[in-house]
Amino acid sequence: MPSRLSDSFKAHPVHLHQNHIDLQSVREVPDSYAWPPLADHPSSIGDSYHVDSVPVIDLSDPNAAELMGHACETWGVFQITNHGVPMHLLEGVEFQGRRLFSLPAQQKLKAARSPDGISGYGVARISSFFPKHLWSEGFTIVGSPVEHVRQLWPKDHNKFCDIMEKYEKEMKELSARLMLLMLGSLGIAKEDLKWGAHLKDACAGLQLNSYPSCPDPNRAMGLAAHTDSTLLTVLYQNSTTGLQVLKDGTRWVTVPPLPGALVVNIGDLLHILSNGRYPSILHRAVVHRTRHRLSVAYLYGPPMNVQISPLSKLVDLKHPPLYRPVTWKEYLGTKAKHFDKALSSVRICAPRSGFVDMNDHNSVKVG
Ligand SMILES: C=C1C[C@]23C[C@@]1(O)CC[C@H]2[C@@]12CCC[C@@](C)(C(=O)O1)[C@H]2[C@@H]3C(=O)O
Ligand SMILES: O=C(O)CCC(=O)C(=O)O
Ligand SMILES: [Fe+2]
Repeated sequence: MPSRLSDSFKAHPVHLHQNHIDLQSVREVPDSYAWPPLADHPSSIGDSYHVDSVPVIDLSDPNAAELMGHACETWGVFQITNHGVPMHLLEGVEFQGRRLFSLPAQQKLKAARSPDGISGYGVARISSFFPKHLWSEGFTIVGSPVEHVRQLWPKDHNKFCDIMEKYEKEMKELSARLMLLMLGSLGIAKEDLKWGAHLKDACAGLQLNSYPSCPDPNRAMGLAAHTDSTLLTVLYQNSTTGLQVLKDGTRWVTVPPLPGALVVNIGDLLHILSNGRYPSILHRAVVHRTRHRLSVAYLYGPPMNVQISPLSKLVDLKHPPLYRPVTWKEYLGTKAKHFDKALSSVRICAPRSGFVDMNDHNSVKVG
């Protein structure tokens, strides 16, 4: 992704609190990290009434496109198996992530993200919207990570950079393939998309997330509830649970880690492109009492300056365009300013009466 995407944050620099507290060695949750108890919505774990779970789609299944369309409309998130990304690459990325986060705090801070920057080490940007700190740390890669990684390992940055580059290449191909399947199930062909020939020239980034084990996981928050700004996000999570999605605006459903599977979630830009047919899913990451959790999100967006608006084939008298055109660059700036109100700030048409707006998260207590 050209580094100019970072211009989106110039108007809203975030002077991030850096974790001088070493979360790995804390025995009690400090007050500045203590969130209200997490049971703000019932969780579906241990709830025998709700038996549905996030769909798992085998990409080698001849019905994969149809299953995906259904999963996109009803959930906005699904897991994929048989996706073709080699297991050794997933393990390699996890190994490098662990290697990075296990460095001493002072070393990691040498690669800190600048307040108006996009890449580097730090807490998630969204943390500035909450009164309490998040129980996590992250490393964002947009464009080449070499300069930041050189700060971490002055004599040995190649291995990390090579693996991340290979992973990004695989993810870009997979994301373009997923986009075609998802659009296909809306009756949209590559040719219907002005930038259809550029699906592989997408803007994208990698977000490595680390969630240390926590002495009181019910009072801490790994990553607060949010939607991604992307078209879609492909997430690798290690074997520790933590990712939850808000189903029907009422209950948190855990997305269980499945060996070798990847989680795909719809972001705000695909919600706009689909004229509201596919919801961008509200999700969060909770933490674990004894286990360290690691996740790697591939954030896939359109070429930076392409205008994203509801596809004309999905617009008619009954379905007027719900959103005005917006570029990813502009939308990231809007998100940096308005966070969970970003989507409604580009909305031009109210939902029809009786139509449940799955993306109206503003009535939902986030956290
Ligand atoms: C391209 C991007 C999407 C993202 C902001 C970023 O510039 C790089 C980090 C991404 C991330 C990952 C964690 C959650 C999130 C909301 C955040 O604070 O940083 C997303 C951003 C997003 O999707 O808006
Ligand atoms: O760690 C997770 O499971 C979620 C990460 C996430 O939502 C993100 O990086 O945007
Ligand atoms: Fe996310």
